[in-house]
This record gives sequence, C-alpha cells and structure tokens, in this order.
Amino acid sequence: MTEASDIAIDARGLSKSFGDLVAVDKLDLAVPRARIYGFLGPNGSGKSTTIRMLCGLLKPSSGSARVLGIDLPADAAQLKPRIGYMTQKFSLYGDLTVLENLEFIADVYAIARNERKARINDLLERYDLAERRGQFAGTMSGGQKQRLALACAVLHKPELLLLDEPTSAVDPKSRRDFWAKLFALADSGTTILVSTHYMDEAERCHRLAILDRGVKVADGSPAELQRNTGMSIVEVLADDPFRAQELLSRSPDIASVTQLGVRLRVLIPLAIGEPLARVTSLLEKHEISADCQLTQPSLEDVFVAVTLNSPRDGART
Ligand SMILES: Nc1ncnc2c1ncn2[C@@H]1O[C@H](COP(=O)(O)OP(=O)(O)OP(=O)(O)O)[C@@H](O)[C@H]1O
Repeated sequence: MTEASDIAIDARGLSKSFGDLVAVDKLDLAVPRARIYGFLGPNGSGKSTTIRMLCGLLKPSSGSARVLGIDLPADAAQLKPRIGYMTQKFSLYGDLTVLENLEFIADVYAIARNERKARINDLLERYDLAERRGQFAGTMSGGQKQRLALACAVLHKPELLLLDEPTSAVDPKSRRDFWAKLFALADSGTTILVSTHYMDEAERCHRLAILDRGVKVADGSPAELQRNTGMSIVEVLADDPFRAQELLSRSPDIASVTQLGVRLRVLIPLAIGEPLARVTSLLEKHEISADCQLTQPSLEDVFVAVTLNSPRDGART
C-alpha cells in the first residue's frame, strides 16, 4: 500500500473546458514519487492541458490537485520553484549561447553565485554540452537543444519534472540517450511525468495513464496493462493481408484488426472462445492462406483495446 507522502501528484476530478470543448474530463491521477509516469495519448487527447494544469500554469474548470503537497490551483505560486517544466518547443533563447542560457535560468531561480558555477559545469559535462558552451543555442541540432533544455529544466534541482512530448523533435538515438538521463534522474529521487505518443517510450515508464479525448481510459504499469487487455491476440501472416483484414474486420466476434507491416494483429474479446480456431477457420473458408498464432498483448494492443469504444470526431463536447 502506498502512503500519501509517497504520492507526488494526487489529482481528483481535474477537468478543463475551452468553450464547449471538454479537453480534460474528470481526471483522477496518483503519481508516485521518484518514478517515471507516462501520459500516452494521440494528438488532442488532453496531455498538454493536463500538464499545464499540474504546473499551475492553467486553472482547472473544476476539480483539484495536490502536487508535492501543495494545493492547486489555490497555491500555484509556491509550486513553481519546486518543479521543472519542458515542452517540445524547448523554450531556449536561440541568440544566447549554451552557457548564457544556463546562466539566465540560474538568475531566474536565484541560484546562489557560489553554487551556480559548479552546478552549471556539472550539467554541461553530464549532458555532453561542455564543448559547446560558447555555441548559440539557435545553431544546435534537435538532440543538442533537447539536452540543453533538460539541463535548464533541472538546473534548480526540481523535485518534480513535467515533460511535454520532449522527444518529438529528435532522432531515435537522442531519444534513447534522453531516456537514460530520465532514469538517472528518477534514481536520484526526481519524480517525472512525461507525455508521449510513442509506444516504445510508454513501455519504459514505471506507470502510465492512457488518455483518449480528455478521458483516462487505462492506468497501471505497462505489464499490468498488457495482462489486463481483456483480449486474446491472434497474429496473422497472410498471403493477401488486405483481403484477410477486410474479411476479419467484418466478423462480429472480432474487436479490431490492425496491420503492422506484413502481419495483422487481431483482437478478440476473452469472452469469445477458441480465438485461434475461429480466425483460422474463417480464413480457410475464404481460401486465404495464412499462418496464425496466439501471441501476448503489446502496449499497442492495449491502446487499441482501451480506445475501441471512444466516441469519434465531433462527439467530444
Ligand atoms: N487554449 C486553448 N483554447 C482552445 N482549445 C484548446 C486550448 N488548448 C488546447 N485546446 C484543445 O484542447 C484539446 C486537447 O489539447 P492538448 O494540447 O491538451 O492535447 P495533447 O494530447 O497535448 O495533444 P498534442 O499531442 O497534439 O500536443 C485539443 O482539442 C485542443 O485543440
């Protein structure tokens, strides 16, 4: 059982509307300390809006949150010195050098003169920026800007780091390196809330919530979510995947068919017996040659399963 003090973010019924649009809908959230908690969701699912509310930048329409023991929205100003916030836009000053960007942030957080030099040098080394201290931030690559943005976000040693799609502008190697840095931060006690729409990133989180159109549709560790999809998964390698997909999608027993490369992932509710035999016999009956096998749910399958019944376009308000 988790003690309340082990919870960095405790949100209850957090909601935000913009006019008629409900961007975040009665969100309950419990984010444990010193862990990486992911927000997975497609564009427009409410990830940024939630993060901005949890930073105290945006006032909820209803509901409340306790973040690091501070009540939001009432005491948002007290929270600012204790959190770091980084968005996909990186918010760097392109016409300042790497060092000047860090010094500017040190001024903003009033970091004592006698500490700041050592702290900045440590971060320059740790984030592979030492050689670039004199380079203008605007001339750096996406991966280098990301490292500098992270260094700026952690300069004042925040207890909580809120990262809004921090890897969307960088290549896979930079993403991997970035995640290694996040694990190092979590190991040293920092709580991290990170939004993403990449499944591989979601898989690395200790826990995650899946958001769909402003609603939390799943919450748990990646392994828990995978265990509890409520679906059998049949993988189909068919000679004619297009025809196979068309045929299988029409079956009332099949919840979803997704093509991944040359393979199809077929989701069948657990209540429907003999899923493998069902798929195989359907394909055989229509003379579609295929290898079929039962397989374990992936996080992508979880995502498909939990968003199956979500309202489609125009039905959010
Ligand atoms: N200031 C605003 N005014 C009006 N609508 C807004 C505002 N901010 C966000 N929205 C709307 O709220 C919904 C949720 O947006 P949000 O940016 O939180 O989603 P997201 O999951 O972060 O998406 P993305 O991955 O594209 O950043 C969207 O439909 C968006 O258009």
